[in-house]
Amino acid sequence: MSGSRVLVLNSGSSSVKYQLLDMRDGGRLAVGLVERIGESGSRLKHSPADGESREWNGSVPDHDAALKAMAAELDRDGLGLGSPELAAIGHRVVHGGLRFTEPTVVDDAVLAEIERLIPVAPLHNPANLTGIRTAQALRPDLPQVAVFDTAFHTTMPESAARYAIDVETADAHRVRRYGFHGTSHAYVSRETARLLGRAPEDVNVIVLHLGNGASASAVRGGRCVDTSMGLTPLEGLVMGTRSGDTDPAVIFHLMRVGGMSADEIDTLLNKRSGLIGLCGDNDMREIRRRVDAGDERAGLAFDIYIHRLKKYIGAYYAVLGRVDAVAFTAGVGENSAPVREAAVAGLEGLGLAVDGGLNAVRGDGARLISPADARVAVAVVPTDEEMEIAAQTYALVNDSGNQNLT
Ligand SMILES: Nc1ncnc2c1ncn2[C@@H]1O[C@H](COP(=O)(O)OP(=O)(O)O)[C@@H](O)[C@H]1O
Ligand SMILES: CC(=O)OP(=O)(O)O
Ligand SMILES: [Mg+2]
Repeated sequence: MSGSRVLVLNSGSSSVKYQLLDMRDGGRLAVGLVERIGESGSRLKHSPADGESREWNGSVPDHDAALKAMAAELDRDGLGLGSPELAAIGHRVVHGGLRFTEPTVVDDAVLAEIERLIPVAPLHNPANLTGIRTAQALRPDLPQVAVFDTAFHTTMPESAARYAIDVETADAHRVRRYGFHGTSHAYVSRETARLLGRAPEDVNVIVLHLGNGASASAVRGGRCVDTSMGLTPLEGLVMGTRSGDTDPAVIFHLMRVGGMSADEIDTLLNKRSGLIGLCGDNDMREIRRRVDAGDERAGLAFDIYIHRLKKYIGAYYAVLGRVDAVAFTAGVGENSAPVREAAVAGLEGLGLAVDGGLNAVRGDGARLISPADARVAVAVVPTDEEMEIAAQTYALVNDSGNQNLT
């Protein structure tokens, strides 16, 4: 294999994040984001390493158009997809079911399996598929590698992965807990061990990935033993637009008494619930601004978000038995000091505390925010799903390249 660059695509329900990396030194040649795809006022932000960032607002009707806009921006910097330097394209794929436990070179059978899983990742897998197909059309000669959110969680024991429902029915329909954001949980738990100066095998970590989608995981010695998302990315924590845990009977009640259809309830729980359903905003910056201004609805939404988070910290403490660190990551976890402070408040009995001064410091890298004498480390550990996907993609194409030579 000649090239040393990897393009990573993280296609979400209404956004595409991308990075072009040089794997010789891990340097980022360009990073970008297309937001509000299919909505009014789509926006692209593109930042080449050697030049000024560019931004434009316009219409990006779908993911195919978003990827073509990205390709045009890379072309302008002489970093286009036609480059012989490009070794592979790595794709975040959210649902890989039970079949994909490792990064996988995409072929027709892999595409068909990702498509089959659309009903259990309706917001994500269609966008991931479009990303792969568009990239294939632009560079049919290049390996496309799928890196699955579910892969890290396949080590969960059956006691955590199974729902307590009739076994035959569950198995017939592959109903079980898969977990998501696995690339982030894997990366952050490893980086947390590094921050503590210990080997990942020796460290137990609770990872709190708090972005627009949010999930918690319990990681024992580098292996996931429980996580808060389940069959789909709807279970668990309160999220930007998703409810997280509810009594499943809420659904029957809304059908029978509320006259709502399955599709309407799906949209309600995935897109009109969570923080946005509770207070009309899903951005934690805006919610905190409203809380500080005395807005009661925003205050209640914040309290519900924190209450759920605290319950999962307690639950995973019990699952792990011994906890070395709690790591906050993703957009909210990395940036919101009030969320971190509130989530840990009152947990001194568990050895958990946040130092107000350290928590308030804004910084780029991984850092401890617990007092020096704390029994359990509390840390902010920035996630880097793109770098992790690039590393796994590059390792896979190098391995298969070497195998072809032998
Ligand atoms: N400075 C900040 N303070 C508080 N919250 C922030 C800040 N910056 C971003 N966020 C939160 O992070 C969220 C996005 O997180 P991110 O991990 O990028 O999510 P996703 O990958 O799901 O799109 C925003 O919706 C917002 O709530
Ligand atoms: C799986 C998931 O919820 O992903 P995201 O947070 O990117 O929406
Ligand atoms: Mg994310």
